[in-house]
Parts: sequence; structure tokens; C-alpha cells
Amino acid sequence: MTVIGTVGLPGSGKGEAAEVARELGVPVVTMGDVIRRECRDRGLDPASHHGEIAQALREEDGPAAIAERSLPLIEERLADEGTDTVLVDGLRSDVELDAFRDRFGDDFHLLSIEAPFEVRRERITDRGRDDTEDGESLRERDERELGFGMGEAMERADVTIENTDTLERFRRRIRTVFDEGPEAVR
Ligand SMILES: Nc1ncnc2c1ncn2[C@@H]1O[C@H](COP(=O)(O)OP(=O)(O)OP(=O)(O)O)[C@@H](O)[C@H]1O
Repeated sequence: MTVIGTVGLPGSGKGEAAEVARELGVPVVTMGDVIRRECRDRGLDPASHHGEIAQALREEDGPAAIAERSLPLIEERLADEGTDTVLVDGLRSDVELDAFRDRFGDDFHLLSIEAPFEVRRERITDRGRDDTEDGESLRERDERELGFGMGEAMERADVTIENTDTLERFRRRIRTVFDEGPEAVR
């Protein structure tokens, strides 16, 4: 059993990594989905309340609330026949990392995906999706994510992948993670 988590600031390439996983048949559990579902349960539009609900969940149930809600989703996927690897898209903090380590021990591997601010800003603009979420600038989103403890999680990652080269090279490195294991790209 292998659970691979990704951590990275907005626009770093987590979505692309998840796409590579799906192409390889590796199931993906997206922590953002936990939040979107919670928005809908509360009758709110995820597009405009995502950040607010992420914060509310942490205030109500503690800083590991979203990680804990994603644990059963991961375990369901691991129970699927023929599946022994799952990707968890988008950890936000060291507290979440602790929650996954407590549950999966050494079977959990954290991948930090990193790219400089200007590179991420350009990619997000090119992506066509609005630069902002809830009207926030990229700088503000970075600050909010780092405020959750994302920097600490990135520092504790098992493997760091710099996503500053071409998309094809990045995708190839991510494929190597799944084909040969996280140690192979160290
Ligand atoms: N190496 C690369 N070269 C060019 N474009 C890239 C590269 N890596 C990612 N991109 C593009 O940059 C954009 C941002 O990447 P992606 O959506 O994977 O980031 P993310 O970490 O999931 O961001 P968010 O947290 O905001 O969802 C996407 O359009 C993606 O295709």
C-alpha cells in the first residue's frame, strides 16, 4: 500500500500531478472535494465560499478536520480491487501531514511541488481560470495557505519536485514516482 500526498502553493502543478495519476489508473482523492461537498451541505456555492468553509471546518473541528474527513475516502479507494496506490491531492499543513502519518505510517509519502511566484502567476493566468478565488489575489492565497502551515509541510516533504521546466518533463517525473516509487525522483 502506498499513499502519496502532494503539497504546493497555488499554480505549482498539483492538478497536473493528479491528472498524471488518473491517466495511470491511480485513484485521486482531492481534499478540495471534501470542502466543496461541505459547501453544498451548507447550501453555499463552492465557487464563492471555498476559502471561508475551509477555515470554518478547521475552526469547528480542529486544524486536521479536512484531512480527517478525507481518510475514509482514501481507505475506500485502497479497498478497491487491484488498487494499492492512492494520490491525495493538496495537503495544506503540517497538522494534516501528521494526520496522514498517524494513519498510514511509512506508507505515506509527501511530495512537495514547487515553483517561484512569477512562474505560478503566469501559469494561472494562462490556465484561463481566474487568478483569484473569492476575489483574493495570488499573493493573498499564498499567505492564507502558508498561514495554515503549508511551509512547514513542504519542509517535511519526503521528495521535492521543482516544476520550473516544461510540462512534459514535469509529467514524466510524476510518472516516475508512480512507476518506480517516490524514492526514484529524490
Ligand atoms: N511545467 C509546466 N509548464 C507549463 N505549464 C504548466 C507546468 N506545470 C503546470 N502548468 C500549468 O499551470 C497551471 C497550474 O497548474 P495546476 O493547475 O496543476 O496547479 P495547482 O497546483 O493544481 O494549482 P491550484 O492549487 O491553484 O489548483 C495549469 O494550467 C497547468 O497546466
